[in-house]
Amino acid sequence: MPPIKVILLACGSFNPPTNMHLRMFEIARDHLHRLGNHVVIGGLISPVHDGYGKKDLEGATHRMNMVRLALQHSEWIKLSDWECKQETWSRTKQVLQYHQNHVNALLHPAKNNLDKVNEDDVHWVPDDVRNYCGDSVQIKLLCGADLLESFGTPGLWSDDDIEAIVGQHGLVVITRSNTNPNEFIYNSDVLTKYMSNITIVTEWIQNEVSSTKIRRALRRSESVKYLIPDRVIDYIHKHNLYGSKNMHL
Ligand SMILES: Nc1ncnc2c1ncn2[C@@H]1O[C@H](COP(=O)(O)OP(=O)(O)OP(=O)(O)O)[C@@H](O)[C@H]1O
Ligand SMILES: NC(=O)c1ccc[n+]([C@@H]2O[C@H](COP(=O)(O)O)[C@@H](O)[C@H]2O)c1
Ligand SMILES: [Zn+2]
Repeated sequence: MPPIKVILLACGSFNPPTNMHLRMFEIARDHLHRLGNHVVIGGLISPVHDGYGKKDLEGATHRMNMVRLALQHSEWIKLSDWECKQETWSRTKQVLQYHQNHVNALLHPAKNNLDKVNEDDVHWVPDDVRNYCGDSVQIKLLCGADLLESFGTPGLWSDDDIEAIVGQHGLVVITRSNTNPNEFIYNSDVLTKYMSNITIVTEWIQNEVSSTKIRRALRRSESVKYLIPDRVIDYIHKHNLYGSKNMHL
């Protein structure tokens, strides 16, 4: 069987983006390539809409700018600004579907019922996606195990959405300390049903950096160097984000 072509899409706040957000993509790609049944042709970061309303969520423009800076040295991961540009918050299933539909439309222009794809809307598409014309490319959700485990938070995700995300797209889950994704899957009927669509990737070089800890350090004027990209630190400083006025670089 030829390998499945995959685009990894990570959803989240990226408030601010950390080195670990970028590492997730590298770890996932290495793992999928080693398994031999997938080829990763691109990666996407989709920052959440301001309407998500999470505590201390910086505005979307700043978060997108920081992601762009963080990705300056990546040859294969891109920012998707679609989610931030919508009127309101979009459920993750909708985010995955939007990207999948547009990739499908580019790969199979004739049989697709989308109106002609507007090039301005698809600058997130990997550069070489058109090389796969006529083929299929799967958008998969890339996440940390804490996001997977949030599927169990009452009222946060609908059962239908979970089934569509896992059944129609698939998950690549990076382990995180204090999580047990295998046990979480075992405890869920729907996740067990679609287990073949879930790849768990063990992060052996653990790094518990999180945006919350970065914001805390910035608030306290502590250094965050080597935890997030230098260009993102400069940006935060320049725009006085996260109460970082006296931060030393
Ligand atoms: N250290 C990490 N290990 C594994 N996955 C991570 C890590 N940090 C972030 N992620 C994953 O990155 C994605 C985006 O997460 P998010 O923007 O919430 O980052 P975060 O560092 O968890 O921020 P916050 O502390 O604000 O929740 C999620 O899927 C999350 O699980
Ligand atoms: N029902 C849903 O689709 C649903 C529910 C909760 C969070 N999410 C997404 O998960 C991500 C969570 O990000 P945080 O971990 O930063 O809160 C966001 O991208 C958010 O949109 C989706
Ligand atoms: Zn988080």
